[in-house]
Amino acid sequence: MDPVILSEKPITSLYGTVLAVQANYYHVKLDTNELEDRCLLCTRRTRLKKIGQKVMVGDRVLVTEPDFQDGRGAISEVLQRKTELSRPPVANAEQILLVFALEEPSLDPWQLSRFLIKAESTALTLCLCLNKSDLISPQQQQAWQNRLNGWGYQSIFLSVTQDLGIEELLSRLQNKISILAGPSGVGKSSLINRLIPNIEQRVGSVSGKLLKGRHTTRHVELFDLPNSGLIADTPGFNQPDVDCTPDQLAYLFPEARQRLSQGNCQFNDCLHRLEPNCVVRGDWERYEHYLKFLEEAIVLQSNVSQLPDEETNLKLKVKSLGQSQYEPKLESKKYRRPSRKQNNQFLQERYENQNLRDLADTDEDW
Ligand SMILES: Nc1nc2c(ncn2[C@@H]2O[C@H](COP(=O)(O)OP(=O)(O)OP(=O)(O)O)[C@@H](O)[C@H]2O)c(=O)[nH]1
Ligand SMILES: [Zn+2]
Repeated sequence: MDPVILSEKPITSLYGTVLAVQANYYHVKLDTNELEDRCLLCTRRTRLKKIGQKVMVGDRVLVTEPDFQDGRGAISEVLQRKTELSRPPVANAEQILLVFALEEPSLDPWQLSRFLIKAESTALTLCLCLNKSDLISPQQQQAWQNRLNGWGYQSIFLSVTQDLGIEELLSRLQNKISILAGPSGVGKSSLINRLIPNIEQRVGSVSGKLLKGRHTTRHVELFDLPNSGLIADTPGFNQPDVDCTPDQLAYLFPEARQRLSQGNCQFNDCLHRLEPNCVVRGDWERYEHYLKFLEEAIVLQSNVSQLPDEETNLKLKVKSLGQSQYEPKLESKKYRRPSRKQNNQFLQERYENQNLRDLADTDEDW
């Protein structure tokens, strides 16, 4: 194949980012700005298959023998991943874009807390957006802002319909891979449509070659933002599981982390309930959320530990109060009770076990 000449230099290989994967094909967006059609449909080199090197959405890859006429290429190398989520399966994501609505549906602090602790458990940066600010008064907005600051979160107030806060959000999304998450009806699709001009056409153009369209398939796909960011749109969901161990839970609350950074509880295995000389228990708004989620984490752990060995590939999924069911357990490592030392390393270790499973619909593959 003749190399393509661009800027007088023949191109034999290029770096790019995998936007979508289906079967044995990879849709790769090339780094260069000089090419009009910057996406190539690529296969994976046999050498990579032989060494078992998988290619994920979000991977940085080297594409050899680009054929711009046919829009094809071959991936010959996968660069080291900075992060790796299993559900949704995305490499190199840096940020979770968590979207809630202030009204319609009205903001439920418990549900928000649940999403927040799930997002915290991934160790990715969190960008919290509160949409439909047009439906509340400036005073109500200020009250929410103060309340969430007390939880340890700065939030961006948006109104997709009134075009408020979009520029601020775009600057937070620049040059990063972000994962969009949030409950149903909060305006995620409206936001994506606002952020990415002509998205339906783009989805259509990708679909023809590779995919069936983002709402009908179970794949994860990265969308190109106008400012060099990429965003993965996850399907809506209801209630994420609390699937950390009881010891780890406090580290998923900024308020508790702050207290633990300033002092120590008397007991190494303090769960911050009624233990004497506990530095976490106290007068902070979400302490009651902590206690409730702790109960869930304890139920989960005790149910899993009561199972005979051959059954421990199941996990208990708490549906609602008093209701539960077992499901295949995917990451047994999570259910070992960590030592105090391990516990202290927890924040760091979150990177190794990132999991956004519950940000997806329960009937999704991932
Ligand atoms: N008032 C107001 N309504 C909005 C705003 N953004 C979105 N909506 C409306 O909220 C409704 C839900 O918006 P969607 O974009 O479908 O929400 P979604 O989060 O994608 O919902 P799912 O597809 O169920 O996950 C629609 O009727 C939108 O028009 C906003 O900023 N203000
Ligand atoms: Zn304590």
